[in-house]
Amino acid sequence: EVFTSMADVENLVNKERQILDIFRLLIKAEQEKISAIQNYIEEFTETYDKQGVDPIKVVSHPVNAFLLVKHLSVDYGNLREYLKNDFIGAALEDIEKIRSSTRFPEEEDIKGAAEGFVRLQRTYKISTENFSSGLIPGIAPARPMTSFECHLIGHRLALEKHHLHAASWLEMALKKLKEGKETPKEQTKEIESLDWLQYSYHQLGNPYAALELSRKVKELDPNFPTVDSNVEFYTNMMKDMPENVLETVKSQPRPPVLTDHGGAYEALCRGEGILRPNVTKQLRCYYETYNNPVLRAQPVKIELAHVSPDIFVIHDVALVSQMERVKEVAMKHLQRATVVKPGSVGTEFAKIRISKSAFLDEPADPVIATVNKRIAQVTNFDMKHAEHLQVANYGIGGHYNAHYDFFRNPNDPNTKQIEEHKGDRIATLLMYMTDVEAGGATTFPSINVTLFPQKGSAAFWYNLYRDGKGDVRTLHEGCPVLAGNKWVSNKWIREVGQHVFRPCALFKDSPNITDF
Ligand SMILES: O=C(O)CCC(=O)C(=O)O
Ligand SMILES: [Fe+2]
Repeated sequence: EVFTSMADVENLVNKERQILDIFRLLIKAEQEKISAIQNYIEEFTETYDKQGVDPIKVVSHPVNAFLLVKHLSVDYGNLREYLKNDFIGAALEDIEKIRSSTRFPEEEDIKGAAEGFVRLQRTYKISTENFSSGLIPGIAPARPMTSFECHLIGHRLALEKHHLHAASWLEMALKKLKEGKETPKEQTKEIESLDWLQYSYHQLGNPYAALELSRKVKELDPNFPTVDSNVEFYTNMMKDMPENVLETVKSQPRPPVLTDHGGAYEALCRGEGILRPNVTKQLRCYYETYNNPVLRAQPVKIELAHVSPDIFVIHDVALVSQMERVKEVAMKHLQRATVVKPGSVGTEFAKIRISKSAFLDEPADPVIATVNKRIAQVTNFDMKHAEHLQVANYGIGGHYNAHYDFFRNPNDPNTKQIEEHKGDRIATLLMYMTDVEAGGATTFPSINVTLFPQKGSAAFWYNLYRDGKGDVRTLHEGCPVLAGNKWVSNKWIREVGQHVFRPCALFKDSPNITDF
């Protein structure tokens, strides 16, 4: 869960800093202990181990005799008491205090990271070779991952049944091990990588590779659990295969080729969508005042990113200082994001939305009212019946699967939301509160639109047709964050009270779609 938001990651970095400080102090304290022992030794040797002098003679001097007594009684006594200080125990206790004040990453978080890696590799076409070398196009390189770190990812992916990527990462662990550039501490137990790898290849329908790897396992440790039965199993499996099938199996490449770069949705995240010419020719930028005298001096800058449905990008919605304040306030309220449960009432945690979010009402901080007012100004909608501002923060790999913002699905019990609130969500304003270093676009898969976050700008669109039906063309997705930190604010505007600004049509303008 640590990966769910960048705010958590930043917090962890600070905690880790505190832990390092404790360790630095510990090293200093332990070094002082060592020096005290050294002093004790030196004091004796300096007095009694003088070159060429008989120690018995030395002690025959009354002062030296006194010094010997003092050394063994007072000095040793002091040293003993000092050495009894358990600096290590105290340091570990302090560290545990820090750990218990925050949720620290656990095994489960390795899973989150591993699954995030797969998502990023698929969406942004990154090979395991490049990924594990810390090389991601367009951003500063990270330190290369070690064999052990690749093993951790591969092992986790095998457990989660992502066998193609698991095999790719485990092969990388073995390759790095073979290159032999690593310290023993960084090395995996080769046998573990081999054994998980044979399992993944088996799951991928490649008993040939599985057999080869199992034989290596047996070579390293003839008593390795289940290795004998595995060798037998794969041998028999291949015996039963028709010649041509066996040939295809044998010719499968190792490491496996990660050809799965997803489909059209992933391509859109990479910005590869192409708008139809009849759409592009209608796109434009313009200044808008809505005949509002306040805006005459400084009209709203609007970019039309798509027509029918219209997708607008509104620039300069909020000031940097306002956005920073909103994030600061939100930070205290962030919760792992939930989504509306399909087919039942209520919300649930779901993989499809990996971020943390919070609804902020106006009493939370004066900045919220300011931002709400500004949103009313730039959209010309009444905010009286809008939902509270929802602020969300995505971590690395964080994303939000394709969805609609409206509820009006006749089959969905959550339609109840419509009555409780003031109608359905007529429009969405999605404000970007950070520039995202790489990835993290908002895409509209039905209409081939990709919007890359621009700090202070907002996407704006109508979710409903004029006759009130949900517009399925507004399907949209938050692409995985590849690098950086993504903060957004959602303002969902409800139907009630908007008659003046976007009157209902007396005609039916939605197509006949009931199934979505
Ligand atoms: O983060 C994004 O780009 C999309 C977010 C979104 O669609 C939502 O929160 O409803
Ligand atoms: Fe949305």
